[in-house]
Amino acid sequence: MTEPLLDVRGLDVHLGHGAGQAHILKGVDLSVRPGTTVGLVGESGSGKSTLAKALVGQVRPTGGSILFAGRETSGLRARDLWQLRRRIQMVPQDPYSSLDPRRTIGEAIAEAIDPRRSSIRRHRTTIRHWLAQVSLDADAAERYPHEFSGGQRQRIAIARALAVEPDLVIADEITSALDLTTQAEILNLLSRLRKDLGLTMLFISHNLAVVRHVSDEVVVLYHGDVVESGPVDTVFETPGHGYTQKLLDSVPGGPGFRLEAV
Ligand SMILES: Nc1ncnc2c1ncn2[C@@H]1O[C@H](COP(=O)(O)OP(=O)(O)OP(=O)(O)O)[C@@H](O)[C@H]1O
Repeated sequence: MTEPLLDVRGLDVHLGHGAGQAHILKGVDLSVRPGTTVGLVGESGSGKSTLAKALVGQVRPTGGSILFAGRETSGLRARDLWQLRRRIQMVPQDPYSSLDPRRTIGEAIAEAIDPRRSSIRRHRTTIRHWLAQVSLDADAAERYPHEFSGGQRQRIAIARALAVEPDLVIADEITSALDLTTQAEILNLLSRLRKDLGLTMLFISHNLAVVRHVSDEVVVLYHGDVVESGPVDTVFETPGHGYTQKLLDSVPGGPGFRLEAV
């Protein structure tokens, strides 16, 4: 079997200080093989975003290891950390706040491609390429975020992350602010990009139906513990943990609900 691109073992994270300190991630194991998508699912507060932040070096683990491309990432020096952050691109939850309102879409993508030489002229072809990949016209590059709908902005955020050509994409609740039809559009787009580009992705969501749509495997997080993991169809059809069943029961439209039907 192929070596994982990301291999998290026994990861512990504590947050807060003194008496207010809380054990947020409790020995989390998770791995993502190249070209596959792992869905990370759990209710609000289960620790999903904390895990994402630990992966990109924004939160310091208190135990365990994070191997990325075979290399331990904890204790990296600033320069190596900067490089790691480029190789792992996060698509954020909120398309409204993740784009600078004063910058055109072209400027935002150019800056992601090369923060030191972020001229649109230099990167015009690349910007067009990535806009086309997310089904946006080339003239989107000259426009500002407020001119786009929520779904279009999330496409732009995806284009901006992919333009860096990362090894791993972390999508953190990227459809939760969108209506059902737009969610389905974004998920279909991700499915196509996974196929066409062979993306490797950690797809975080509290919604199991959404996770099923794009993931090969799923990891279920409950109060900072992994309670279940495995191929997505197995976990859906024969959930081994009561909490997974509860998440399935809480899917809007019932456990058999599929977004394709929208
Ligand atoms: N700085 C902090 N100090 C103490 N506790 C924190 C801190 N930041 C987050 N937490 C707690 O950590 C837990 C996990 O939060 P996290 O945001 O990772 O969960 P989540 O599963 O991503 O939830 P959501 O989907 O609501 O973002 C929560 O109980 C939260 O209150």
